[in-house]
Order: sequence, then structure tokens, then C-alpha cells
Amino acid sequence: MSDQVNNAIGVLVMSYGTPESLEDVETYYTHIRRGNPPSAAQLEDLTSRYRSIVGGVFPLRENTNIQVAALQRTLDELAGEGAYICYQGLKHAAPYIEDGVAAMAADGIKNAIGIVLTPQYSIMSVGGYMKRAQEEASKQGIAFKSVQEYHLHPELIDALSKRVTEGLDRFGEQRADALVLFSAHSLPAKILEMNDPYSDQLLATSRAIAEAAGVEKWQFTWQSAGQTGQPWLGPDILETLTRLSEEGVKNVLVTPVGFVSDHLEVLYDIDIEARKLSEEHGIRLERIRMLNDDPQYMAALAASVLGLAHGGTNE
Ligand SMILES: CC1=C(CCC(=O)O)c2cc3nc(cc4[nH]c(cc5[nH]c(cc1n2)c(C)c5CCC(=O)O)c(CCC(=O)O)c4C)C(CCC(=O)O)=C3C
Ligand SMILES: [Fe+2]
Repeated sequence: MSDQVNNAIGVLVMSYGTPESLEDVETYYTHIRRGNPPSAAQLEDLTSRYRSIVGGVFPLRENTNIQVAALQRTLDELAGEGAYICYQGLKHAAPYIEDGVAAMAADGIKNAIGIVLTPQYSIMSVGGYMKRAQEEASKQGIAFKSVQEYHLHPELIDALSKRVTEGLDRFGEQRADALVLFSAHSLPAKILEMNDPYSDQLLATSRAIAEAAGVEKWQFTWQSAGQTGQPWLGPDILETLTRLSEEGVKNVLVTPVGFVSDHLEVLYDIDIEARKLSEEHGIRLERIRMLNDDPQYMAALAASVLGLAHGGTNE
């Protein structure tokens, strides 16, 4: 098959990946740790966090599947069936990024575009996905371009601002007192020395949503930092919530801007861990509904892919 040219453009849709099952957590965690197996205590800690969010199926796996299928439908509608073919490529689970590119090659695809299911660029995060995809594409003889970021796409901002409005409405009479707390996955603080755009892009997304939703009371905080012995970007959401409670804040709408799915960092780190601390501090914590396969999110992804296909360049 691979000697036959396929004129469709391959779209490599990349996401973090999640274990297949609770038995698979060790393999997954070892991959995240670049081949170093976790200690028994680290493994138990991660497994127990998954146990508290997983009801048979791992939410991120299902949500990535749903997102890729919805993006395929959106591209079919916009460009005609067969013009673009989506493939999944995961960072830390099968089908890995390299598997996705190899599947394109097996189908005879010669031109491909990569896009990651997170809106902001960072050398350590999106840059890592793109490097692996580009390397495999070169090996397979596929011309590859990548969408670097889409953190200010109007459809994305509009979709998120609607969710903020809807989340604030849940506070009822307390709505005017509620504070919108934007959050994103922390990264090792050494990215600050690399001139990385990550934090500026996260703030730009947050500011644009606040403006679109007419929100005046908002802050940004980090979440889900790793324990590596090195400093990570802060303040962490748990510290921020403690400080807010000391300042008398009683109603907080957590709005993750770097995540687009229901998964561990949302369902555990916010919904269980941050909520528990908030309750102890007398804060009512609500969270926006995640985008998952929101049609406007799909429109933002599709427009980014089509923009690059029609002559846009890698930045
Ligand atoms: C920037 C960023 C995003 C957002 C952008 C993107 O989506 O790419 C993200 C998302 C996610 N991170 C996830 C899970 C984990 N990340 C870990 C560890 C790490 N994350 C890092 C960064 C990021 N991570 C980093 C620098 C590490 C340290 C190790 C390393 O240098 O790579 C660990 C190890 C244990 C722990 O630290 O808790 C786990 C289990 C899941 C899946 C959840 C599920 O399965 O439902 C998702 C969506
Ligand atoms: Fe992570």
C-alpha cells in the first residue's frame, strides 16, 4: 500500500495518553519517567488517584477518541470527505506519536499536519510532541507541518467564555462575588530561562476569556506540579485557594485553560483535591465543564489545520 500515493492530507492529532487499565499504570508511568520505573509508593499514589476517577474506562482515552472522531467529521464537512484523514498519536501510551505517523505512511500519505490537544505552546510540552512527530515523518518520507498553538482562536475563546458564564450562573445570588481562577499545568521553572511562550500564552488566553465573558475578578494559578526535586512554576492552586480564603473569597470558579478534556488533572487535582481544601476553607469551588468535543473547539482545531494546509507556515 505504501508505494501508492494517497493525496489526502494526514492530520496527526496528538494527546497526552492515559493507561489502558489499572494494571497498565506502571508501564505508562515508566514511559512518562523516560524509562525509569516509579517506586512502589509512587506507583501506589498514582494508581489510587486513577482508581478514584476511573469507572471501568479511563476518561482521557474515551475523550481523545471522541475528539478525533469529531475533528474528522468537522474536516469532512469543511473540506469534503477524504480530503483530510485524522490519525491519533499519543505521547505516553499506544498508539504512540510514532505509531500514528507510521499508520499514515502505511496508507500512502505524503503530506501531514500535526496538532496537539492543548492550545498553548511550550518547548517542553507541545515542542516535545512535535519533535517526535517530525522525526518519524522524516523517516517515513512524509512532509510534515505543525500547528504551534491556537490559544487565541476566536472559536476557542468564545467556547470557553460561554462555559465561564454558565459556571458563574451556578453561584446564583453569590455570582457577583465569585472569582474566576484560571489554571494550567505547571512546568519546571527552568522554562523561564528558555524564553518559553507558555506562561504568556496562558495569560493571554485567560485575559481574552475574561474580556469576552465580562469578568473583572480573575486570577491565574498553576496546578498539578510534579515532584522532581527541581522548582516548578507557582503559585500552586492549593496555595492560591488558601490565600484567597484568607482574603475572604467565598466563591471560586476554576477554569482550566491548558486542558481540553476531562482527565486526571481535572477530575482528581481540581474536583477532588482542590475541592476538599476549598471546603475546609469555607470556599465553594465550581469548575467549568471541559470542552471535550465542543463544536466550537472542533471548529478552532479544523480552522488551524486548514490554515496551515492552505499555505500557512510553521512558526
Ligand atoms: C504541560 C503538561 C500538560 C498539559 C499539556 C498536554 O496535555 O500535553 C500535561 C497533561 C497531562 N498530564 C497527565 C498525566 C501525568 N503527567 C505527569 C507528569 C508530568 N506532566 C508534565 C507536563 C504536562 N502534563 C510534566 C513536565 C511532568 C513530569 C514528567 C515529565 O517531564 O514528563 C504524570 C506523572 C505523575 C505525576 O506527576 O502526577 C502523570 C500521571 C495527563 C493524563 C491524565 C489522565 O491520564 O487522565 C495529562 C492530560
Ligand atoms: Fe502531565
